[in-house]
Amino acid sequence: MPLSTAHVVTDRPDRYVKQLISHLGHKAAAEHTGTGRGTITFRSGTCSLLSSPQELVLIAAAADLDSLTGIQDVITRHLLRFAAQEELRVDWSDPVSGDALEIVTPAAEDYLRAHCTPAGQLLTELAETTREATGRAAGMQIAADEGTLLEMLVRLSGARRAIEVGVFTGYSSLCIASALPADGYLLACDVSTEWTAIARPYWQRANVDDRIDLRIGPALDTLRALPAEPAFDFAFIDADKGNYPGYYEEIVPRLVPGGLLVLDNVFLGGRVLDPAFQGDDHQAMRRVNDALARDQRLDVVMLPVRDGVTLARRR
Ligand SMILES: C[S@@+](CC[C@H](N)C(=O)[O-])C[C@H]1O[C@@H](n2cnc3c(N)ncnc32)[C@H](O)[C@@H]1O
Repeated sequence: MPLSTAHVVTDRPDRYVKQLISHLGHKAAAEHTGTGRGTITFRSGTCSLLSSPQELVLIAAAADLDSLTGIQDVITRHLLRFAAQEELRVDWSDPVSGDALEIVTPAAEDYLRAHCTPAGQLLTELAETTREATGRAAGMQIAADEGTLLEMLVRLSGARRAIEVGVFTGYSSLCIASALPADGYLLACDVSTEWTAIARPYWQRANVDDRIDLRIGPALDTLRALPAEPAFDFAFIDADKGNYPGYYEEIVPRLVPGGLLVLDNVFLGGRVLDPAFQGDDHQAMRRVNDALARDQRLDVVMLPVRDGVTLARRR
């Protein structure tokens, strides 16, 4: 499905969001999805509206190029009509399909990666072992720069007690556990004994084995069995995408004030933006992304790191 965006420079983005929703709501399904945000759903596609300082961001998506042009025209015409007191420029980007969206241009991404602290010897060895032992599945492992980010976040947050959902061969567990203090605790959840068996010797060699409580079984069951009160400072979700909403619901109440929740793959390779992708995973990720952005218990920022990383801090 083709997508296109426009950044319209204006001092009144909120006002235009309200006007577009109220006016086009007579012809299409239009709703506010949060302060200064909304979505208009036409028969042939959607347009998301987002007010940010000094600009109105429009994201249009439609079934085909003709329909996309139609949506762009409707939105542009109405905006120009509402903007009697200022001269707006509405320049739409070239259409791109969701799964072809680069979160960062490749050259910039290479530069960013080349300027991060590299992974240490043990993590590099674990990544190599994972490739040899698991083949294509090794692509599930977080990359070195994301591992460095996790370590930094754990250290910055001063976390002592952490949860991880999605261990695989233990790379991210090793990053998190190494950054915890000596008496720290990481509850690590996964369903696979085979993959997590690769992790254990590496945890031992890093002397963090005694901090990691590996629970084999569906993570939702493990989380639901925990006491309901806030007792964790840090959580990382990187497992089956369809259960992200459930993981988020179980984890947030268990975070202490100031506790940090980190979610991986929130961009799903760009497919979250593209209504053509309606699989269970796509719908679940959109639900959790929308819920996080509205959640009054949290301060949230979505980062263009790898496949999208969201940080959510409990207020
Ligand atoms: C993307 S991998 C995790 C990668 C890991 N964070 C790393 O850095 O190597 C996803 C993991 O989630 C696990 N998983 C899938 N469904 C699960 C479930 N319902 N409960 C717990 N773990 C699950 C898989 O076994 C797999 O190891």
